[in-house]
Amino acid sequence: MINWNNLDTLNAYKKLLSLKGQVNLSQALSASRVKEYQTPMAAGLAYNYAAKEVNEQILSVLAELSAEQQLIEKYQALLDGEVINTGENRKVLHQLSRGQAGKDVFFQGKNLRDFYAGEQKKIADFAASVHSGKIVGSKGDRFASVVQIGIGGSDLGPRAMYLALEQWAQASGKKKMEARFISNVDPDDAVAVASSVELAKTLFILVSKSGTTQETLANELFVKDLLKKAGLDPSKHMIAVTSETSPLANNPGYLASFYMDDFIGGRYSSCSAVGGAVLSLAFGPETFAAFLDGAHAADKSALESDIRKNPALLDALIGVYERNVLGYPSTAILPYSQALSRFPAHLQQADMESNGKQVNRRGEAVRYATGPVIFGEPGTNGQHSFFQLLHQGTDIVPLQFIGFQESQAGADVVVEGSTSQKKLCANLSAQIVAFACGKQDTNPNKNFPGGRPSSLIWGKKLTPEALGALLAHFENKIMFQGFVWNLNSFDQEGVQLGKVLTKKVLSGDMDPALKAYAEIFGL
Ligand SMILES: O=P(O)(O)OC[C@H]1O[C@](O)(CO)[C@@H](O)[C@@H]1O
Repeated sequence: MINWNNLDTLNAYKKLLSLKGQVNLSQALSASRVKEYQTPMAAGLAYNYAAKEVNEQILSVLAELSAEQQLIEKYQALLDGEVINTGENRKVLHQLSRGQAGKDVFFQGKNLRDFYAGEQKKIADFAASVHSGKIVGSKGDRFASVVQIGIGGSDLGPRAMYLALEQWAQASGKKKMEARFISNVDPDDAVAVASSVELAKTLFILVSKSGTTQETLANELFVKDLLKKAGLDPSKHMIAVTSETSPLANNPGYLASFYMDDFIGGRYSSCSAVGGAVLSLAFGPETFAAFLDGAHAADKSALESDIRKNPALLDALIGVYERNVLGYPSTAILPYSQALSRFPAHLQQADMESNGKQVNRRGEAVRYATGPVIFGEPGTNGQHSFFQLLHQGTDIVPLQFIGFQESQAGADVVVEGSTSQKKLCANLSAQIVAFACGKQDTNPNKNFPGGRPSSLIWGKKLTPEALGALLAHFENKIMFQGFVWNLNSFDQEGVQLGKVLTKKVLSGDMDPALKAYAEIFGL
């Protein structure tokens, strides 16, 4: 039987609090620790936690915490189709969109694994017809570009995944179509993207699970208007990805429609039709399938109950120790990989929309900190931007570095005896040690206190499988942390109030303060 308990009721948590400050990172970090504190991940990646403020005792209490809070049992229940999203009375099935890691899951007599796989197959067939020129634009042009219209989870994950594989696909001859994304309701976004493509050769993918998102519906009409003005038939240039219950479903005004359902949250939808359509069109269905394989392998590894062999669980538990025992308020995601330039933005939504909560699954206020603020940028760019605060600021910000031995494109140049890829990796290695160990200086302005923890996820090269594994790692980490904090990580009520007030502004039904702000913009 599963018990849903608050973190502060757990014996292991009380023990953990007594272990605060046991590790002096600058003294603890050693070559042997770098080798020992590492666990393999799916798709050839590895999670290294040598530069985290943990030791054997802390790790063993974190294992107790995992067992006492039944983290693996809860994950298994989620996989088996239990209603984990209690706020919306929904199952949580994004893992099922990339393989069967639990039991068969049925809803209203439908086997949902078959449903997700069926949509993937429909997308693969559609993509093949677009690539072969069987399906063409309304003036007979072959499609060369694809533009996704969507926001939040219908944009961030797919966009981050597309950018992550673009160079890899180019270098390996897998790039089939150029992709662009329109998300913001700021009309300049749609104008800029539309003017960067040849409309007659462009296929638009309208993505909205709910089919009601204001920004996306506005952008749909914006684009349809541009298509009509260019003498093109919008119904031959737009496909839809939505849920079967949305107002967009079964609309003959789209060239084709593909479906996901309410059991896949927007921020967890990259492996469903939401990511599948654009990635299959851009890089071919086999690339998307390889990405799903990597994610599925990571889902399976997250079932391991030994925390030292389960990277997502270990990462989650160390994060809880940092947040709830050491009191660190934020976490930076620092990929030393240009391909992952939008990955931190995706994780901002994935993590903060999931665990930015102040009440538990039963709606009761919790008396401990929950999700940290997430932000990040690729290295080395971040080094020349906000790293000053990370090294010498008054807050300690745990860091999640990500790096690869090889670049995706392979092209490189030797300058002053080293390639650019070597310089990139040298910077990454240097930063980990600089943060952990610091450097004493008699001039306080030049003193580096050290003691700033980081983890490193690394691999040979960012391939589709590795990307899938990386994505699933973070999704599963977020899920485990939500379980630890006894949250419902799968709803997002906190986004609603702003939507309601926006409607009031647009309908003219405003309180005085709201009216005063609206008047600034002449509304
Ligand atoms: O796919 P939809 O339904 O348009 O939703 C887009 C995004 O809006 C949100 O509901 C937040 O407003 C996100 O959770 C979601 O990813």
